[in-house]
Amino acid sequence: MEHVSEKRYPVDAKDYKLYEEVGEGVSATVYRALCIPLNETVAIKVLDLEKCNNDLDGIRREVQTMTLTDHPNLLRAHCSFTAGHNLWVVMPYMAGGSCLHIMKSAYPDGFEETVIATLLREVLKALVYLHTHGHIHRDVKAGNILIDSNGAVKLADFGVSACMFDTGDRQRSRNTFVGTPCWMAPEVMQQLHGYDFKADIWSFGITALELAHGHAPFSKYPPMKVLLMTLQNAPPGLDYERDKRFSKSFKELVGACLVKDPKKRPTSEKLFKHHFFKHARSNEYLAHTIVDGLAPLGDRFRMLKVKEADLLVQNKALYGDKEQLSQQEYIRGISAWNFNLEDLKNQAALIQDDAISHVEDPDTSKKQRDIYEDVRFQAESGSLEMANQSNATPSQEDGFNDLHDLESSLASFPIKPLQALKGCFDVGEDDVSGNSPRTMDQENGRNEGECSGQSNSLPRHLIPEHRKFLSGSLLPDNALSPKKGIGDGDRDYVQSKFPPERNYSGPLLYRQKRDTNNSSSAEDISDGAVVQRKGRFKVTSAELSPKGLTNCHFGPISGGLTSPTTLNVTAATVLPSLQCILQQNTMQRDEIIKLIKYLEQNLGKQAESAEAGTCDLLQIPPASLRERELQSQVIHLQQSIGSLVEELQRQKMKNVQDLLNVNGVPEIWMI
Ligand SMILES: Nc1ncnc2c1ncn2[C@@H]1O[C@H](COP(=O)(O)OP(=O)(O)OP(=O)(O)O)[C@@H](O)[C@H]1O
Repeated sequence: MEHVSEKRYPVDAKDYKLYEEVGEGVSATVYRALCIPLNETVAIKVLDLEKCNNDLDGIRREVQTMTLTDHPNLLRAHCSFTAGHNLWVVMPYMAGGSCLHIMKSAYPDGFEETVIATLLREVLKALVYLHTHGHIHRDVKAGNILIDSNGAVKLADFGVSACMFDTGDRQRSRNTFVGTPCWMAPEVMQQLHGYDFKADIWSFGITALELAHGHAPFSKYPPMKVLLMTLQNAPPGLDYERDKRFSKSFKELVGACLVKDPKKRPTSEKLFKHHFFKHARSNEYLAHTIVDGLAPLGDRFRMLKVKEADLLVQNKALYGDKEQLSQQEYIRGISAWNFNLEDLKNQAALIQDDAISHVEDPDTSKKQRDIYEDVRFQAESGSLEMANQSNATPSQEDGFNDLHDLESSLASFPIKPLQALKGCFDVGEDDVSGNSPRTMDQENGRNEGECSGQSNSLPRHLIPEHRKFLSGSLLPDNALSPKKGIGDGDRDYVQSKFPPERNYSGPLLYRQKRDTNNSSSAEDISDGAVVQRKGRFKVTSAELSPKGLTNCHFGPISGGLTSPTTLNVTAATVLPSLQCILQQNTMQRDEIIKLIKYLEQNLGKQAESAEAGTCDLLQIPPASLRERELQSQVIHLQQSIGSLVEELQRQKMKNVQDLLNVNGVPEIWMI
């Protein structure tokens, strides 16, 4: 067990010198840095609190977990503090970077078995520790396995971790949708009975395949398709020609982890005793084999970024549409995907043969083409159809051997997965904050960083007080002002250009067109109150029991809210109520949508009967009236939701400001 360092790391930005960027997440940038008083190289994760304004709890939890965990295979935070509008988390510098980065730079087809056994054993030690202490990591993947210059392996990123002992909302959030699709266990997708530690074992198995092949199974496919494949197909394994190089014990280990029924998966402790790990070697072995000889992490990171930017530009020139870009983003494994249901469906439907052959594994592209030809998403209904089942070339490689009628399979599947998709794949504020000065500055900052390489000065956006703290909703700004550029900017741009449609359950008359000018940001975020937000996902309250609403204090929807200035009570007491109102609104909205659908169907039937001369025509006008009435209520509710969301954001921002300016830095960040 690693002993908590006796060293005292300073909690003041001026005691650190930031060098080059070595990593980037959704809301964080990681720098190599020097801790001046200790003369020690560290890594500093700089989180933009503005960008995370909806998930302060999540950040606090992540930092808390990082600080409290004490295991040599878990990345620990030395300390954390706020600097300007950022939270700085000081950590040990992992000079090798993540396994994903190493594979991308030097091992595109994966590592050899001994390396894999060594890496996985270290990761498993971390999981045994976490599970024993009641934590589920929920995001085990090569991108979160970091290696230092001595070959020490640490599991990172506790942003979405959960505690099995949590109660209340946090406990309920274990019934929701967290993780990264390719690595996500079927039971996490299904949301039927919640999930436990065994979800990490599935992700561990997928990570084993990722390390063996250089990419996770299904990684070429859009997220929606990954979900369906995981639920539908036989679990992936090491059963192919190219996998002949791997031992029986490795195949067995993967097979043991990738069992759909979580109860049949071994615990981390049991897995640790698997004979596969007899192949494992020392950290030094890892250092000699995969870390030594690599270019410095900052250089590799920069090169990968350039490569990715080139790919994006190429794809833009080739395909010029947002679906392809979104797919590209997906392929390169970045977080903050566009998880809007419509977009997922579009991604799936619009990927052309060219696009498929453009991605990895030319040997499988024909099979994939066939499969893409066959699997089409119906844009309106959210269901799937198999256009020509018989053409689907069985591909064991990606678990397609078992691909049959997806629609019937989905129909036989409990309704929850699709509901979950509808509720959870929302475009959040961080996806649509294109007009935020934060984004502009951050991009500038990054570019500067990239051009200058090692820099002795703070990147511009990190200089305290460089920008004003935003206090308004970012949504309307963005909706009206699309942004151009590459990378994040591009994502913002396409989001604005094609505002995400809500997940309507039918052809509703009030539905807005896909038109930038009509984009309604309030609508965009109205489904499901956010329980937890972590870059790649919003965990919504789709699973929250109605019981949870009993504490709500609100009357009938009146289309307006108390002005935020009249809310003199503390933010902490107001926020839960606002969230409750939001949830309630969402539920009511869903009910109304159902009613409208029902009425539409009835109206259709009546019209048919009228044509046949059997209908009492007098019955039609009241139905139409009622329908119109409901429609206007829906519009009204949407407006209310919009105001509520804005107010909630304003209140949260105020809360942050209070925390930062009035009470000083929150205690947990002053570690
Ligand atoms: N201590 C460290 N030393 C070296 N590199 C690091 C360190 N911590 C993180 N990185 C690099 O920075 C990247 C982003 O860090 P991290 O995953 O913590 O950010 P994030 O915002 O949580 O990202 P995401 O949400 O995409 O997982 C990592 O993938 C890794 O490559």
